Amino acid sequence: MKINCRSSCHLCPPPELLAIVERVREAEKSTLLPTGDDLRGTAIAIARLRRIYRLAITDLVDGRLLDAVTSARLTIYDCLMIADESFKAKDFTSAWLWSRYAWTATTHPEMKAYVSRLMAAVSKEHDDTWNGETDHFPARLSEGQSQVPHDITYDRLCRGEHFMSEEEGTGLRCRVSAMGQPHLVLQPVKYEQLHFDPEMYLFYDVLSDSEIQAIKDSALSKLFRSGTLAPEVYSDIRVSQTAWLTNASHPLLPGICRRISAITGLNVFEGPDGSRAGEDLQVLSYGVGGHYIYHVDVLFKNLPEDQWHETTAGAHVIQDGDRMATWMFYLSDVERGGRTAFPKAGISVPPVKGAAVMWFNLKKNGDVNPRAEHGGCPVLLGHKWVANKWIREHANFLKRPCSIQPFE
Ligand SMILES: O=C(O)CCC(=O)C(=O)O
Ligand SMILES: [Fe+2]
Repeated sequence: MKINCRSSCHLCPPPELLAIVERVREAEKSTLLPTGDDLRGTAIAIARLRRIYRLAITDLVDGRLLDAVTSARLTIYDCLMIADESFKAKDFTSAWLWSRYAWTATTHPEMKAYVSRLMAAVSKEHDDTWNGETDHFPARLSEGQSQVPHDITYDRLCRGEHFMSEEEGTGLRCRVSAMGQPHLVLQPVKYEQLHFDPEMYLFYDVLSDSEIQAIKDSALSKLFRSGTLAPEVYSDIRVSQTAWLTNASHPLLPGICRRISAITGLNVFEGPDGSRAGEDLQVLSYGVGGHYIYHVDVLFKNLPEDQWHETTAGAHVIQDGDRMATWMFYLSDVERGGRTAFPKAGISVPPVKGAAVMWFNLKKNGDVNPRAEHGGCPVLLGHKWVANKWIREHANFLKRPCSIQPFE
């Protein structure tokens, strides 16, 4: 039997409602409205913020972020969505904590029954896959339901803890120096060496506010969602926006490059593919929850040599050599969060507007230094801007010669 709903059913939506639905559908076609994927990403990002910064769910629900109070609020449905998305992402610890919160926060019998079922499913999956590793609770949930989740070095570094031994810190110094460069004599550079392995420095006041504004203004219209690899792959491991600026994008950029060269003693100028010393400036913008999980900034040397040609970035990438060093400007302060953390070196660097951190990704013998692994911790409050200048290997082989120690 066929029913003509329009003409016979008194439950049919009135035309005004259909018109609204149509308008929402139209609006959805443009990218202005958040998509289901955005919502899912937000839920995962909130779970990550809680885990890394050890926030109490009750504080998050009331908009308290460490010592900052915001007007943001989470409803019980939001908490359930975070639990559900964490469950789907196999983050059983988060799924358990958020669903347990939802269970205690609701008095509604049907809701309580629903959350109980979710908690039972989460607990079972957690215990079935339990192997004592850090993405699980320290024991099975059947052995105790009020456990304190594992805490990993990376998360602790993001919270500002440091893990360098006394020996590793010995000999690290702050300096004010013209770096042997005549044009830095009138404005010497203030810098501190942060680590010997990897060799790492923090340079203060290397960009003025007007230069920072010029870089951000040039980047704004070019920003797109950051990916990893080429062709770009989007995922939760990197949440930010990227813009690439050539030296021709703004009249101030060549001078900024000359400054990096003078300070580092390295060649950082862009050149034609196959003989480039420095890549275009990569500007990154992170909103709340934005982050980049730890990685080493190399393009192909993390692969065995017989697979180098498989790098999707093209043959000229290998001709230029890998990313010997990273120079990263901080274009903003960040109210809470957003440190750059080096889990193997045991150090993290807070963003300081106008400063730049620089480290070597390769050892002097050309091998990747795994201790250069680093990540951008999630932004908890504020907005983080950075700009990377990657310095390539081959144009600099005489500037940073091999050591006589084969392991260096
Ligand atoms: O944002 C940061 O602190 C780190 C960014 C980073 O590691 C990168 O862009 O490769
Ligand atoms: Fe990086």
